[in-house]
Amino acid sequence: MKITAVIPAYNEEKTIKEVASIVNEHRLVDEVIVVSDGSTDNTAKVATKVGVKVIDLPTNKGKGAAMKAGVEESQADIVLFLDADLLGLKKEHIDRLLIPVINGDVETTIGIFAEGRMFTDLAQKIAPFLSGQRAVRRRILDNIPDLDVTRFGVEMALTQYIKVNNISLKEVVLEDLSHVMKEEKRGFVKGFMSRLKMYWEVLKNFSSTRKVR
Ligand SMILES: O=c1ccn([C@@H]2O[C@H](COP(=O)(O)OP(=O)(O)O)[C@@H](O)[C@H]2O)c(=O)[nH]1
Ligand SMILES: O=C(O)[C@@H](COP(=O)(O)O)O[C@H]1O[C@H](CO)[C@@H](O)[C@H](O)[C@H]1O
Repeated sequence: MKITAVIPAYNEEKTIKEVASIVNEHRLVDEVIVVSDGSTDNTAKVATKVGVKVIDLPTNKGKGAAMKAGVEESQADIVLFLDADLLGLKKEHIDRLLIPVINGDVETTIGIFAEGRMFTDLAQKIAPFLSGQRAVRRRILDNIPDLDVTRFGVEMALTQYIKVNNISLKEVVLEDLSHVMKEEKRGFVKGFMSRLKMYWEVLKNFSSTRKVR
């Protein structure tokens, strides 16, 4: 059973080294693919130095398209998705996400931050279904036709698809894990504007009709 980690990354040169290294060293992960989504910083260069596979998209296509590009590149049976801006990722977090799917207890897991930083914990308490940390059986991903056009709606699209098609899901707690918030990356005003844009992309992908093809 092959396991590939796919890490979509848009201008994440500050955090990609640590995230990619920890995943690359994990005993259960066979392959790591970082998809630099049209980054204009050194994300692709830094990831290449870690020794993982890098897809360097020439332009920014959005998170959903970056995830899909990674999935299409791999022959994996199980895909582990992780965001590139995680703070405090540990091997135990990866175990928690992967083991229930490897053991066949469920077809997919989603990881929820807890006991980390107040604002990122709160965001995931309010909207746990938006988390970017997941392990997913490959066949589920192959059945969702429009992941690549969803941009930040990708998590909503996945969540809806899983719900409508009664796919077994386990929420796992990821203690002391957090991520860099938009406002921290871009400053308050720009960060908040991109947050509003993200919520719009999330809402656009709310649909109750994501049936198996
Ligand atoms: O157009 C984009 C936007 C985001 N991301 C990546 O998707 C993940 C989740 O993004 P986040 O919620 O952190 O949003 P951001 O702070 O990048 O706006 C991170 O690894 C981003 O680098 C991406 O690949 N393409
Ligand atoms: O936590 C959230 O409110 C958003 C935005 O996170 P930031 O604090 O702006 O990095 O991030 C989550 O939702 C996004 C859209 O579904 C996902 O792409 C992220 O992976 C997830 O962490």
